Amino acid sequence: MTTTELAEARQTTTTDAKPGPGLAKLLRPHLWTFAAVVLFQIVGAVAGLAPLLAVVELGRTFLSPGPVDPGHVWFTVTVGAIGLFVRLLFTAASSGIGHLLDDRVQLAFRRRLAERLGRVPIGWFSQRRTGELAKVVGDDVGAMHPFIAHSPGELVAAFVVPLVSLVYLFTVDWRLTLITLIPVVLAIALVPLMMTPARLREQKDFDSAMGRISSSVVEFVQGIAVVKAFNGSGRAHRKFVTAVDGFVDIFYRMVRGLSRPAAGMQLALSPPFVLVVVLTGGTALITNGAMAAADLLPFLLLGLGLTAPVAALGHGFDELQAARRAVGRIRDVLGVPSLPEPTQPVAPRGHRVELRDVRFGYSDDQEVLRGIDLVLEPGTVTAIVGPSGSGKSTLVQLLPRFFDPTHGAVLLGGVDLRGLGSQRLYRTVSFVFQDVRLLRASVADNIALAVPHADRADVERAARLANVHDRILELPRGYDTVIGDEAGLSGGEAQRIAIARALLADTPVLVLDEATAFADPQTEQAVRNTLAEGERTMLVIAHRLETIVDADTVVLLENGSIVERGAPSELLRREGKFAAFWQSRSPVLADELEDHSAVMRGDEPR
Ligand SMILES: Nc1ncnc2c1ncn2[C@@H]1O[C@H](COP(=O)(O)OP(=O)(O)OP(=O)(O)O)[C@@H](O)[C@H]1O
Repeated sequence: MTTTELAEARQTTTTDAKPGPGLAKLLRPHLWTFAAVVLFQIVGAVAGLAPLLAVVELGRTFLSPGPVDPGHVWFTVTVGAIGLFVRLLFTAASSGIGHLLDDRVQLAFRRRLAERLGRVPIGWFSQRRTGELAKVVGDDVGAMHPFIAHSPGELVAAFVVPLVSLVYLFTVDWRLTLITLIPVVLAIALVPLMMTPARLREQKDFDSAMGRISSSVVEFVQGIAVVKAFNGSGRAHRKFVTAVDGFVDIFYRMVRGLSRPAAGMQLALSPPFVLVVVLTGGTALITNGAMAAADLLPFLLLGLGLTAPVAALGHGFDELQAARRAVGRIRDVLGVPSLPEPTQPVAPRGHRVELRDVRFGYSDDQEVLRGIDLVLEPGTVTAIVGPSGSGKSTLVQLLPRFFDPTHGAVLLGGVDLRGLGSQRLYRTVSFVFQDVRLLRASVADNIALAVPHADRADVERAARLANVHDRILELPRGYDTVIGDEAGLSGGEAQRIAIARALLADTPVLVLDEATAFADPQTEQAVRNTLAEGERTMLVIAHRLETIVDADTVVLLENGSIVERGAPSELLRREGKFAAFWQSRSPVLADELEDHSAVMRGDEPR
């Protein structure tokens, strides 16, 4: 591929590195349904006031001096009954639609997350804890439930009902209405005292103290085996105790600071205080002849409800905050840049793999691969060796496109992997890495992951080659056993399943990490023989003598650069860096290798 073609291939790709969409955008397709939920709640809440107002009206009618008008009484009763019916109907409808909407929104969120997670670089997952992602897709999306299904109802009820009551009370007596509002005003006046810089600082300290406790618990649980084995439980436990002690101090400080305004608020909003205020004001007005005694009744019945919005604000605020934090985390995941997919995939010509001046770093400030040029010819085995941390795993992970290089390109059959399309890529390249992941599915499905329509005979053949067939037959339901549910497998067995998977996929390019892939000598030999067949291009992180000797090319990686490359025997003869590296790693193996190479060259054995 020429440089122009490469540039074109890049231009045809669709990148998406924008931050995730906001809550409003995510909810936009459901806006009308959400509006219906709120509207039905408003109608229900207002209608729900009718029975209450009817009782008040009846009280005023019966307590007023003079004859009672039966027509007015029947009208009031009918309006109250209709109001009750409408309230039941509309709140039920609102709640039903709200829950359906909640299901739809959660499904839409999870689909978007799944779609995004399907497009982020595979390597991104290895940098994250599985629990963290499970929390976003499960708990955080679930945190939408109260926000969508309950908050509209609760907030509408908390605000609309007092508002309508207030209007009604104003029509009865505006002076007593203002007096009835005194507790609400007092409570609201105390709110700023709970939001002073000192209080906000304490809230922040509280959050971090909670975080410290969680991480000390997680650390302790995750490392429990090591801690116990090395008798360090005292030290690990001490960390937890220190975190808890710190939390207790901060919590006391926070509670002390909040207690006065909070208690003041509770007192102001408490029914006895509201009743005292209404009764005192009402009595004064009645004794002065400014108000009829019967008019006190609506204030006693409805006055208590006026404090509801302030109390609801407290509860709703917590839920809203939780939903906001959850949406923030969901947005972060939706905002992860996806792997660019070509709009028009280009077909590779052959299976020659080429790395051209490849540079890569997990972060901007540290380069792990520094200008790798490497060609893997079809039908050859290339062994990568090098000290720990030299970048071997990073290099091989670029072939199945776990990450894209930050500079340069990886080409397959002359096509930049970015222009190839993931479907084609995974049909061409398979891999067995250290981190073997099996799905919670049957053994057969796990092996046939890349070839879903493979018949059982093929699956079994791959399992036999990977030396795991007999072990599978020992499982409760053989090849149909669900891994994780019905049986657990050892690390070595899981690796052999992964090898069977790669053998069945039978891709022309195979990348593997030998340290774990060749779990035992029999598997090693079987796999080695099978892989040697055909025109397969192989890239192996090599740890063993046999692999290095059998490889067509050995590449020595040091600090992210190739420092030596060539046929193994030639490299040893050169007595350069590779020979020194191998000598330092294992003098015995180096001698063996020397003998082996001598035999290959036809020299006399030593
Ligand atoms: N997911 C990651 N995030 C950040 N840094 C990483 C990640 N994986 C590896 N590194 C860093 O990149 C460098 C190269 O690591 P890599 O695993 O590729 O080396 P390696 O030669 O395969 O080592 P080993 O033989 O010990 O497996 C190291 O400094 C390592 O700390």
